[in-house]
Amino acid sequence: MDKFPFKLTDEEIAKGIEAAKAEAALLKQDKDVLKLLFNCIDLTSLNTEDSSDSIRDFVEKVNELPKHFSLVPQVAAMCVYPAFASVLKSGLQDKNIGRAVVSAGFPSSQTYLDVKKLETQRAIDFGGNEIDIVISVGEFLEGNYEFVGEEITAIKSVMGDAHLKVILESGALKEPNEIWTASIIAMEYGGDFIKTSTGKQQPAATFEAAFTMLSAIKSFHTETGKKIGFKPAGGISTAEDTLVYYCLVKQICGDDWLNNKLFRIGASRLANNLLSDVAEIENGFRKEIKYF
Ligand SMILES: O=C[C@H](O)COP(=O)(O)O
Repeated sequence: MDKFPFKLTDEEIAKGIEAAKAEAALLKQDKDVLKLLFNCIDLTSLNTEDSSDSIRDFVEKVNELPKHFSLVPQVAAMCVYPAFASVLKSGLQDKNIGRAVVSAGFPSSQTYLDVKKLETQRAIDFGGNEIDIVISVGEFLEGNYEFVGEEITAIKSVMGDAHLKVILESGALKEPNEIWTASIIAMEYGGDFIKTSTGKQQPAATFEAAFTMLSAIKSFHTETGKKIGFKPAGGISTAEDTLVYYCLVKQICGDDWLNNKLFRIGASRLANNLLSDVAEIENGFRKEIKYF
């Protein structure tokens, strides 16, 4: 971790966010960018009420999307609870769509390491190929960094080729230097992506957390040559906000990150709004689309 000293100032973060907001305002009518954002969505359903039937219906909507909305690309992935990994596997027709499963005691992460590993292993056996886990936030706040990192590595060890997204629950970390340190630990110990939030705790994703995490990703890339992905998630529902995240990614990490291999947006409510926005630009009038 010593290789990655925290150097950001509040002023630098605020300035970067202002610049991203100004650039984002100019992109509101850019349908190609809005389509790219749609293609970066991890379309999420993480509700207590979810069932095999409701997730099957959700999957069917994704399967039928190209028929109804030929002008938008597909989403990047669907993201569900472990009980529904097999529904994604059997239901999704387009095998390029990621099958993301939250695991390892999501969203609190407060369970035994062997349970975390077993849950993750099962999620993959049943069809998941992307796994979203939360760090042990309490241990992190106590300064037990090795414990936090070794858990990540242990969970990754049962994942084979599946991609690991590590959630920092940035709203619980408060200070930028804590978000920075958690980002570095997540990347050093094996995360392929770092993700802001579970969506189950407030505050969820913020531009401030994104700025810090992206700066850590940039620094990690400069030092190691490894490209780690970024996933803001939790409370993101408008094109306006999503464009600011897009502009932050572009400003800090550069154009190489502007695709769904390195940029995902975890959201349960964004897709309908982006569909409505793209249709409005195409048709010249506004009609709210409630497809999902
Ligand atoms: O991982 C994704 C988040 O849980 C989604 O949060 P959201 O329901 O606020 O969009």
